[in-house]
Amino acid sequence: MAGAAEYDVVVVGAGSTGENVAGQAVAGGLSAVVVEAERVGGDCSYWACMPSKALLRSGSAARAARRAPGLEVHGPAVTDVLAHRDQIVSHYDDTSQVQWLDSAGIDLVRGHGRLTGEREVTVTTADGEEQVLRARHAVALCTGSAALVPPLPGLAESEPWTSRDATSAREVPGRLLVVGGGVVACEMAQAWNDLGAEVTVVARSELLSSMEDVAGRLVREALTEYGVDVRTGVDVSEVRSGPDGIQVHLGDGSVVATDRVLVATGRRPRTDDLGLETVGLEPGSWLDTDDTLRVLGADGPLPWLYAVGDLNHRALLTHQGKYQARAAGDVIVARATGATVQEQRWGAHAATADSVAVPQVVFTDPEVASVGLTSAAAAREGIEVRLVDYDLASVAGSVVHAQGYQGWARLVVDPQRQVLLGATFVGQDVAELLQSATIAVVGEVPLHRLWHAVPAYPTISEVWLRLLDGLGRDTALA
Ligand SMILES: Cc1cc2nc3c(=O)[nH]c(=O)nc-3n(C[C@H](O)[C@H](O)[C@H](O)COP(=O)(O)OP(=O)(O)OC[C@H]3O[C@@H](n4cnc5c(N)ncnc54)[C@H](O)[C@@H]3O)c2cc1C
Ligand SMILES: NC(=O)c1ccc[n+]([C@@H]2O[C@H](COP(=O)([O-])OP(=O)(O)OC[C@H]3O[C@@H](n4cnc5c(N)ncnc54)[C@H](O)[C@@H]3O)[C@@H](O)[C@H]2O)c1
Repeated sequence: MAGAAEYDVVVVGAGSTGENVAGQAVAGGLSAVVVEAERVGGDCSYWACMPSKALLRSGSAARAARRAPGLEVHGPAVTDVLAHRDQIVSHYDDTSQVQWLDSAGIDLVRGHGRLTGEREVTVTTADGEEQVLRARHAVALCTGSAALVPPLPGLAESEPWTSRDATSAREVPGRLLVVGGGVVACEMAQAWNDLGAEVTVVARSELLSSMEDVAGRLVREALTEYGVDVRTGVDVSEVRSGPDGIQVHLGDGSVVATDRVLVATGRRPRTDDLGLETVGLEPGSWLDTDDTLRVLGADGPLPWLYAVGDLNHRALLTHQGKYQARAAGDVIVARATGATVQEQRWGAHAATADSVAVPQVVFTDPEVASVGLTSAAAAREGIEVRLVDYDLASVAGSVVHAQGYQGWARLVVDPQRQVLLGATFVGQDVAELLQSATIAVVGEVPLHRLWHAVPAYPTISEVWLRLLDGLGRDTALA
């Protein structure tokens, strides 16, 4: 075993989150090392956001082109799309991300890190060597999440794809059965259907059930129109594999034959082999934190241990992990240097948006872009809200944008405070509308002031004017 190395901050996991925690700490004058077991850049770069969006892009662009008159469109061509995906994931080579760490002054130790006590991480390298890293100020756990494979009879024997396989596959399966109805299920059903697979989706509930109901319905209708067999409200009861392929038995008694099953039933934290037991925490659990991302133990926050990104289960999205990373990196510096800690709501060191304004885009066609509270979430929290909906197809900008444009928008309004609590847009190319809604929610922009944010004509964003019209001109009174 090599001698222990000491740093101000030890980060375990160099995904998008871990890189940013380390970067922020070093920018604040501390020394930092990151430990990475696979590739610097993590899931987002190689097996999640980037490859999935690369697989989806050509199909969406082809449909958008077909909705514009006078264009002849072929494809998408599978070989070109897969080559594009490979280029987007840098051919699974993390050299450029390692160069960024170098340029930022962050050390890298490759291997599997585990806590071996307070402020101590022991790394086991690929050749079995052990290296001890000690943190003067903080250890940040940023080990992310992995696909959760439910214990369904026969499922494991069918060698199912998880999201990693679905984003890195080199061949299109003839038939693909997707279990689950969340974001991974919808995006991957769209992508592999576009690439020529015969896709069936089996979902317990309506698609995208954590979003506004209309979003899931519109995505289901579109997927069905493109040829996907979408079965909602039904469970998988058993999977049987044989020489003629895979038979998936459903709770309603039907059987679907397929060549491949994709499991898209959620995530589990990558905390099972992280030495959590050495500091009194439960291996395999999600790590609860306070708003400054310190891990909550039995007696409150551990002063030196942070959990940032997917593994804290606050909001499993790359941009939220990066947002948390900035707060965590900065607060580690503030606590190390005795500077003022701003942990109040919306303070520099509190990840307040995680519970109030999480933006998300589902890159199906139609896209779904949402932020903040849905109507169902507001009801669950006992908040009385006012809803206003608008048919995006009736906006002049949409009519010009695509023939037969279909879409929908909703604002969730707090009638007492006259501010937005949430917004959802569904339709072609609505993703870029989302930041306007995020700013309105985070900024708690009063409705009377929103009337003065005039959307340019004829853009899709004129839906903002229509939604305000729906709320009534009296909301323009200050
Ligand atoms: C198919 C798919 C598509 C997605 N698309 C989007 C999207 O479009 N937009 C979006 O915002 N989010 C998307 N997400 C979610 C997003 O990928 C995650 O929220 C994000 O990658 C989490 O980042 P992280 O840094 O917390 O974890 P990760 O990126 O998983 O990084 C964790 C790192 O820690 C390393 N590690 C783990 N354990 C150890 C250990 N013991 N020692 C050393 N290293 C270790 C891992 O190798 C990994 O590199 C998608 C997810 C999936 C599955
Ligand atoms: N564009 C994006 O922002 C994007 C894309 C992909 C993934 N992600 C993130 O990655 C995370 C994982 O996505 P996901 O789709 O795997 O999870 P999810 O939690 O969004 O959806 C899981 C789905 O699986 C279903 N399910 C759970 N157990 C089941 C079982 N035993 N049998 C059948 N169905 C079951 C649930 O009802 C739900 O529909 C999410 O937090 C998501 O936000 C984001």
